Amino acid sequence: MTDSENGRRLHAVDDALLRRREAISDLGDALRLLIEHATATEAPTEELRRAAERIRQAAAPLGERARGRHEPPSADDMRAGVRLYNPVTGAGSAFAPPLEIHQEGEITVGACTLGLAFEGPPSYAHGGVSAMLLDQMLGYAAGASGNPGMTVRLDTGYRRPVPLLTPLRLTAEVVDVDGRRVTVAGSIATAAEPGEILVAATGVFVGLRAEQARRLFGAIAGRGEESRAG
Ligand SMILES: CCCCCCCCCC(=O)SCCNC(=O)CCNC(=O)[C@H](O)C(C)(C)COP(=O)(O)OP(=O)(O)OC[C@H]1O[C@@H](n2cnc3c(N)ncnc32)[C@H](O)[C@@H]1OP(=O)(O)O
Repeated sequence: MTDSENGRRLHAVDDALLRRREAISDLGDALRLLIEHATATEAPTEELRRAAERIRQAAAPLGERARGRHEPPSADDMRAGVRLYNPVTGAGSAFAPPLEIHQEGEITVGACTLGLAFEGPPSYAHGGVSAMLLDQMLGYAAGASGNPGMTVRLDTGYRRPVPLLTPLRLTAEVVDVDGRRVTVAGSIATAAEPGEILVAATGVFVGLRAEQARRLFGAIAGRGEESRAG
């Protein structure tokens, strides 16, 4: 194959991958809309039964070609941190708010709005959802500082309830690196009142030794590259 043929082939793979990622995000948007409407609906009972049947019909073809636990999604790129089905940030996840995260210097900043599906106390977020958002924020901050690791501890202080249907601002920052152990602090506030902390958390993340990474993720390593083009 000539260089230009090879270049065209790589380009076609990239285009196919981009189209697949767009389709996954589109499906994710549709699923999140479905979940939010299904949570908020007061439609007649018969409409609920009809909707359940139509949703089962729509789900069936998606289940025909499904991956197993050790197969990364073909559209993901682990090395580049592209995880489309991450349950907190993934554009393809029905479950994710999704939380959008970016880095501002040393500070990790996140934004999301939680719908009614995340309700714990009436009109406020479930405490486990706040912990989930903060685990992701703190883990991202650890990785962004060059010290990626797994959560070994997450302490969460709930000071005020987190309102639903309200734009939120989350922050996280590494406060200590001690060998493999990284300590990160973070918080949730509303975007309108970023100074009033609703939930504060401190997490400890531990970097994996090579043998631990092999034991935990060895079955997955390298599979994303082979299966991506499909
Ligand atoms: C850009 C991408 C962003 C991604 C963000 C992702 C965010 C989400 C992250 C997660 O949710 S990860 C999933 C939840 N976490 C887990 O499932 C981890 C389960 N734990 C383990 O598998 C093991 O603990 C682990 C392999 C991580 C470490 O095992 P080790 O046997 O090496 O731990 P070890 O007990 O030797 O502890 C290592 C260090 O951490 C310290 N440590 C352990 N547990 C601790 C704890 N609870 N509190 C404080 N320090 C702790 C421990 O003292 C020690 O410090 P020293 O090196 O100074 O001696």
